[in-house]
Amino acid sequence: MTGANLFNSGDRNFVAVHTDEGKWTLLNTNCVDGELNHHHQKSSSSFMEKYAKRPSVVEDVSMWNAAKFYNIKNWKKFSKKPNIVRVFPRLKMGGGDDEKYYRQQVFELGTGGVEENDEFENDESENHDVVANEDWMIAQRIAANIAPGDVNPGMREVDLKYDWHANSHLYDCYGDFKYLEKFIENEKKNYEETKNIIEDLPDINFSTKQILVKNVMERQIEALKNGINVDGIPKKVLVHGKAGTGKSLLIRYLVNEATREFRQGSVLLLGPTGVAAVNSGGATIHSASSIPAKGNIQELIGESARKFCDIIRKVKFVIIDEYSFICCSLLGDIDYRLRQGTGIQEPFGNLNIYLFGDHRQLPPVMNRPLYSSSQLTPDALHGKNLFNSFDFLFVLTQCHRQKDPAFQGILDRVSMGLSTYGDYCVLRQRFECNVTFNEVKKFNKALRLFSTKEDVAKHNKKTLKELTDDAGNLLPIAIIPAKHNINGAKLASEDKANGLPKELIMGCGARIMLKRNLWAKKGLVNGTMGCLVDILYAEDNELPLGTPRIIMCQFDTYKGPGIGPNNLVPIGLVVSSWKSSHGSCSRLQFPVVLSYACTIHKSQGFSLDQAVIDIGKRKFCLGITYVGLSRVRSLDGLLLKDFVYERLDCLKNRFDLIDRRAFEEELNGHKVVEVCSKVVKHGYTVNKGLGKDEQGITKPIVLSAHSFKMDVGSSLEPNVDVHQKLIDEKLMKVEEEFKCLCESLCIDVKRQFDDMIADARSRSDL
Ligand SMILES: Nc1ncnc2c1ncn2[C@@H]1O[C@H](COP(=O)(O)OP(=O)(O)OP(=O)(O)O)[C@@H](O)[C@H]1O
Repeated sequence: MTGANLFNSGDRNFVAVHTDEGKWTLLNTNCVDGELNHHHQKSSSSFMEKYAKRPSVVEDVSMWNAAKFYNIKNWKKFSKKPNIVRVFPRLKMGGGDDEKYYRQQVFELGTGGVEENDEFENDESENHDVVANEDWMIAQRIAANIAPGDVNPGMREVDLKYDWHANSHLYDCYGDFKYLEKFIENEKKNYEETKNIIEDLPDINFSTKQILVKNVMERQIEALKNGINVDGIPKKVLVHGKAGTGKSLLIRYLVNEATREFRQGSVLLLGPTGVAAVNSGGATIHSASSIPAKGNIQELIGESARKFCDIIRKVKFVIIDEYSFICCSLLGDIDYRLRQGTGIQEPFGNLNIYLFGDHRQLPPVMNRPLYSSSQLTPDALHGKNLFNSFDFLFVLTQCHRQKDPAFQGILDRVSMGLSTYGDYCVLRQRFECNVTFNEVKKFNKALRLFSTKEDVAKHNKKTLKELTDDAGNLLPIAIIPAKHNINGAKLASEDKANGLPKELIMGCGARIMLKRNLWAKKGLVNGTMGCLVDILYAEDNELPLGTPRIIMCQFDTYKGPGIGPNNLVPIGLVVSSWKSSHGSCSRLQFPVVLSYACTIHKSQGFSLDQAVIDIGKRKFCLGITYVGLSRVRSLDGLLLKDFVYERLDCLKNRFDLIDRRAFEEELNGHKVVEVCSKVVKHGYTVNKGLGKDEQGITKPIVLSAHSFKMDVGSSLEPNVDVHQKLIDEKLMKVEEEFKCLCESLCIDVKRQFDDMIADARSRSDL
């Protein structure tokens, strides 16, 4: 009656009743260790039928009383305690459905209120009136205005009547359930044996800065091939670039270069999250380096140590993407593991290491970013010192994702917390409430980004419930309960079970996101998006509420082998184990979630044509607004949930911005010595950090050409020929100086310099 779970006290029976649009249906009274298991529904009409055909002697007994006091097989009244009757759907108070909750409470209370020990023979005359006027009947009539869609997904008529076995035969020719369950594992093994694949990448006109980074790697490759250790060739390279400057793409090219020269496995490509890893084609730091997600790193021993050392023996480059997500202690852990793998007690085992990222994007969850200067634990301090020892820094500045300079400007200012009211006014034009209905409709299939997991879950569930086929018919939804080894395991939260929920609500045709790294090299990682095509149940499965054996999925970016013309990936249950006061617990569930929406955190690294974004009412974490807005390529691809200007403006008041600003100052020109003076009025500068500060401590060397703008549009010299001569002279002077600089840094940048000159000339032609 209070909405609390009821447990069987041992000497009572449960009778579960589902209230669907005012109709009552009896659910199976199957109990699992005392708790009613409403997933196992049997012939839903049996109670109704039996009640409808009840003998005349119990004709005036209400359905509630029938469920509570009678054995409906023989219509004998229970002599001892009555049944406990539970009503489905159960509604939770405060869940936004309070009106329905109170209706249901009245409903339960009213019907349950007839508690007197009424022998039907005695109550016949009175009960007639009582029943006719009971609260619950009135409430039931009022409740009739609740739309059918309000019935919980998985319990609707369309779900209960759907033939869930209908499509199973489509997969018969591909093998049995066991084969399908092992499909990815087996394909992975085959691939490991035949691997040496260079990714087929498109021809790209790399920006000048991207070429600078490529050049460093080329020099490193040359040195490695010749077995020489050249002074001046950097070992630890930090590549910083705001969102969309092509870091991930560049990484893929670097991996190709190294793989071509050496062999598969010569690059250890890591990302702090699954999405970051797959974006650049790597694995997560934790899985690839055997670093525990929680607790201290331990030395690898036995078989796992041997395997890891075998992998590291082939590695020549370590590339880590999305460094903003990495905390100080994690960088320390990576160093520890690489030293162990190589057996060399030098930073990162003396391997060439690259950190790619953008410190203005999201920081590590519940941890300090690498630029943090707050009090650090000794482990974190060790990581921080390693970060400071990165002696080469490249700053990518040309944004390739957003081409519109006005939108780029807005994003830049959002990232720095310097948004103007003008920026807000531009963004406001993209508020859902300020665009036409037709414009909103264009975003029907767009991914929704929210700042909180709760909003994501709510949106996903709502969208799934409304899912229809092309003819507009509602698509069926299945509730998939997890399997547990012991009852105590059922009590564990999703977090405890490593992201596996107790209950998964899924439908055929639903958009999904993978929650496990199944095959990183082929793009099956935590965060990969796709579509659930079929749910395959065993013949003896109770439908549609039991646990299926396989789900057939189609993933957007999967590049490996699959099943059938749509290259489907069969996915079986995965296990998560943990220890609790109940003992060793485990949960088996499918590693997918609905993905009509995802959190902004999960979206870091995405390049999207369209997105509907709710940046949330408050900025609970640095970088969240910037990461959200910068996922799309243009303003037209953005639809926003409305927010007030103060929401953009609040960034500058954040205390954690102080550390970030200090770090940026260092990036932007700390101890930088200008070796080339300006060319023409708004000309070209090349900056080089000399590498040591006054105390003789090595600091990042900054090599940049960011102000390469041959702004000759506003010509100083009216005579075109003289003007051109002036430019040529100055460019020659710059070229000389630039060459000196490159020589001193041992970088052959002649080619890109020529490109830059050509670029400048073409602009001057304009
Ligand atoms: N030199 C280039 N020329 C044209 N397009 C490019 C170039 N470099 C990258 N791109 C494209 O720009 C888009 C953004 O690139 P990418 O995802 O690599 O950026 P990123 O710096 O990793 O962004 P984020 O920090 O948001 O993850 C991609 O569509 C990519 O293919």
